[in-house]
Amino acid sequence: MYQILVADAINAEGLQPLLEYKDAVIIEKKVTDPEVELEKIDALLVRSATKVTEELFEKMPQLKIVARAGVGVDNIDVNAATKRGVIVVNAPDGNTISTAEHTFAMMAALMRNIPQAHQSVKNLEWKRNEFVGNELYGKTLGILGMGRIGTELAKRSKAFGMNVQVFDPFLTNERASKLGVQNSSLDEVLEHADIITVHTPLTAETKGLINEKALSKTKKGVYFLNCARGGIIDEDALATFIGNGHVAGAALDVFEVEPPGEYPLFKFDNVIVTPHLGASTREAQLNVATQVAKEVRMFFEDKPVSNSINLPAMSKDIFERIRPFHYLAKQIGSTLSQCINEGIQEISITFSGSVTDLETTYLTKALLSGFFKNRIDIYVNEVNALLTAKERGITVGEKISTNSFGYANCISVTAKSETRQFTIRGTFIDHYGPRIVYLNDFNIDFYPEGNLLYIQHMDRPGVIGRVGKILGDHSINIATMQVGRKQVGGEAIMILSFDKPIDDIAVNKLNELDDIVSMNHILL
Ligand SMILES: NC(=O)C1=CN([C@@H]2O[C@H](COP(=O)(O)OP(=O)(O)OC[C@H]3O[C@@H](n4cnc5c(N)ncnc54)[C@H](O)[C@@H]3O)[C@@H](O)[C@H]2O)C=CC1
Ligand SMILES: O=C(O)CCC(=O)C(=O)O
Repeated sequence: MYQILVADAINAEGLQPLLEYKDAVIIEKKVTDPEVELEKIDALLVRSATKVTEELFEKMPQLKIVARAGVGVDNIDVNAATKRGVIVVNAPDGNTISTAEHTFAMMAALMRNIPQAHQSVKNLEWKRNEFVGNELYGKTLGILGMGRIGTELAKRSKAFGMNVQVFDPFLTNERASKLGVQNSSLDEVLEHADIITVHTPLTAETKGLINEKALSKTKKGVYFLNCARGGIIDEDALATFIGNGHVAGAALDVFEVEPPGEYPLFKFDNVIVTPHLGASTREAQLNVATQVAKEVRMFFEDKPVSNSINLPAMSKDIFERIRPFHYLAKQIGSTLSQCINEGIQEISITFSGSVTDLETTYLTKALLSGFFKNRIDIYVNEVNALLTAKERGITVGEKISTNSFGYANCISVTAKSETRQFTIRGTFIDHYGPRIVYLNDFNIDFYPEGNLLYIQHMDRPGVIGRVGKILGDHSINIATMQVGRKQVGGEAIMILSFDKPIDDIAVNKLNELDDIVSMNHILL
């Protein structure tokens, strides 16, 4: 039974896909609640209040997936998650419209002094001259960050007759002209805009994007909006420029620290604020909750997640095509690691035939996760496989080849240690399944699953019989047996499979046999 912790206020109706999931129990409590057994939690659902830090991951060794019911993942240490193989998903577009509408509402409120006028009337005043505002019509709106929210805001602002000038390093001129906005540099936006709004994520690059230097390039009388993340506009610098009258006003939905407590910007009447309400509509909350609940359920049902921050996105169709090779790659990796007993320095993977049409990097990661499964303690999956290899000094190479060794598809892997190299190849045969077809210079053919024994021996009369007898004497039933050799009387290999694990006494007896060179017990 999966334990799913819903740590922030997430729309209950949206959680329905998880509430209906019979393999999950939902716990709605804060991560700080002493009743929560953090060490047993498999999935964590949050909004922005819960900070998902390295220390929290440390307390949650079972955690497999963190879902952010919203866009910004700046409250989640994604690097720490990746390192631990924890998948991070978000709900990228469920709250776009709500946040764009909120930004627009803030802009209109700011330009027409609505909050101040509202308060004044409620204080039994009637100061019509004090609250004279400005039209939006004909003004230049500068948008920094033309992603989903920036784009929706631009559309609404154009409908109000505004000129829209934008800066986004990833925006092409073609897209800008389709949207009817002017694609500009940051400085051009700063110099020309009457109102500037930020819609970038908070990253090391965007922190302080609007600082003292940027503010000093703006027009006197400019207005600022921040409905993205506190810190993109430097709050101290903004306070200085509002205080000296250069900036005419600001509307803020987000703060560097939330809740902001005693806050220098609150003393200005021309600063209007909301408590991080951009996404707070019934519609957005239902959308984001449903999106993440579905994603978490898909993950536990072993289906592709579509909005992962640290995994490649894959459609259902592509996932179905890649699924058999994904399994094959994992089993190859696991077989490989259990066939070699020394430290590996290099793993080279070659894909050939029909598998090359698929996302081979994903298969490389799956293969590595299989490789590490039996070698190290930490949970390795496609998220942290490459990082884990790097941290352990293993060079990983991937290439495509036209030589598929006569198979319709082939994954060939060579692992190198200081002293030797070991090659293993596998293929997926339609209606037949995954097969290992080459092991350490021997052609062979076995199904990579279950309890296996890989025996290297000399090709001499009676060896196979003696192996069979010892196993029989220990009541161990051989399910399948494959042999491979290069020349008569030379080195040979055997792969035996069993219905249940074989005991150490039998293995030791087998090891004592003449003509047995080495033996590896493989559990797949
Ligand atoms: N106030 C609220 O309740 C909400 C706030 N947000 C915030 O809004 C942000 C944007 O959301 P979306 O539009 O959905 O994200 P998005 O990913 O669609 O758009 C972000 C855009 O910023 C651009 N960008 C990145 N670095 C930049 C830079 N240095 N200068 C200029 N542009 C840059 C990117 O190219 C991208 O086009 C989120 O990261 C989140 O922090 C999102 C939803 C609700
Ligand atoms: O959960 C919320 O309401 C905040 C939304 C937000 O900031 C985001 O989606 O990035």
